[in-house]
Amino acid sequence: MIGVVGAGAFGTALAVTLARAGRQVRLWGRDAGTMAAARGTRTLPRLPGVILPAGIHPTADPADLRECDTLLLAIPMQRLGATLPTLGLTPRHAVAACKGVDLTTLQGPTAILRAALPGAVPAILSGPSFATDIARGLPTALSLGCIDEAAGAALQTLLSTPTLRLYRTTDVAGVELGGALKNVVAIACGAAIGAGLGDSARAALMTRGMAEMMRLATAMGARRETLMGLSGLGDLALTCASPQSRNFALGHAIGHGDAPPDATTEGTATATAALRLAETHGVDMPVTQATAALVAGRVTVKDAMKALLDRDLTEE
Ligand SMILES: NC(=O)C1=CN([C@@H]2O[C@H](COP(=O)(O)OP(=O)(O)OC[C@H]3O[C@@H](n4cnc5c(N)ncnc54)[C@H](O)[C@@H]3O)[C@@H](O)[C@H]2O)C=CC1
Ligand SMILES: O=C(CO)COP(=O)(O)O
Repeated sequence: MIGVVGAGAFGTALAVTLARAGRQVRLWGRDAGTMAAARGTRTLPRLPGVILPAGIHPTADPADLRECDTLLLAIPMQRLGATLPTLGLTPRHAVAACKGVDLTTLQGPTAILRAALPGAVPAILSGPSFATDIARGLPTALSLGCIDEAAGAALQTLLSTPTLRLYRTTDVAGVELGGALKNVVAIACGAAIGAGLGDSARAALMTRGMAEMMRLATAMGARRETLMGLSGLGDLALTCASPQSRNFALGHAIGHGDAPPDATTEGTATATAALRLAETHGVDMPVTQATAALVAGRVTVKDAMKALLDRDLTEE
């Protein structure tokens, strides 16, 4: 049995594709009323129009997840560390499905899992996938990072479905950092488009953003080829190009002078966390620096772009 922690858009989408493939899923959300209603209506508010298959048991009682060998964690990154200990669960495998760097500890999701669930093998699931696409059964491919090769292979089989294809790797740092850092670049690209700076500016930000993602990730032990894969280039391409991305939409709102959308935008906190990591590892991250200043309201898009353009000319 698989337990999914977090009944937001992504947790619900993962539960839906797994249940359609015949897995039994317990889906935990923190709001008792919402989860009780979901048992009747077979729908959840974050994924309107998607019917929960019979194999999903929606619950707000963490005890219902005690018999789940494998847990998927799909709650916002900055809540992960505080939420896990309150659930009292001891799974064999714990798979993070969130993207980001914890602002307090500067750790990625699997380090948070290792500390909170010491008996579980930690893993990370990340890559280009909008929750609505997964829930609609559209073709999707993700990376599964797990240091333990046997556990990684077992999880790859357990969590792949006819429409969700997982590729496995032992490069956990690469998968984590690819998924975390692309959100920051997506905000920058959204801001450029929102401010009317054009598609060429977006392409430049994506490319130079990718260069600094690589610099930080490899300084932290990740492999370049992982960053060139699904959880890196793949997710960067998706979120920097699609208005469906909440991080892109946040940037777009800032660039256009609109009110920021009320949505989970992991790139906001991760921009600041990534800058701190960059300092520790002696890595230059100008796009991330500009984005952190932009979301904090310290600079305008025009000033941020001017600061990027005014930097000393250098080799690619
Ligand atoms: N929505 C998407 O298309 C994708 C999302 N993700 C990742 O999945 C993670 C979750 O995002 P979404 O599901 O999209 O967000 P969401 O905003 O749809 O849902 C977040 C859920 O977490 C719950 N939550 C918030 N704080 C909590 C806490 N302290 N304890 C328990 N539950 C809490 C909320 O009630 C909500 O149900 C993020 O890290 C995101 O980057 C990854 C790939 C795709
Ligand atoms: O991570 C995602 C797609 O892979 C979802 O992106 P947003 O969180 O920006 O919506």
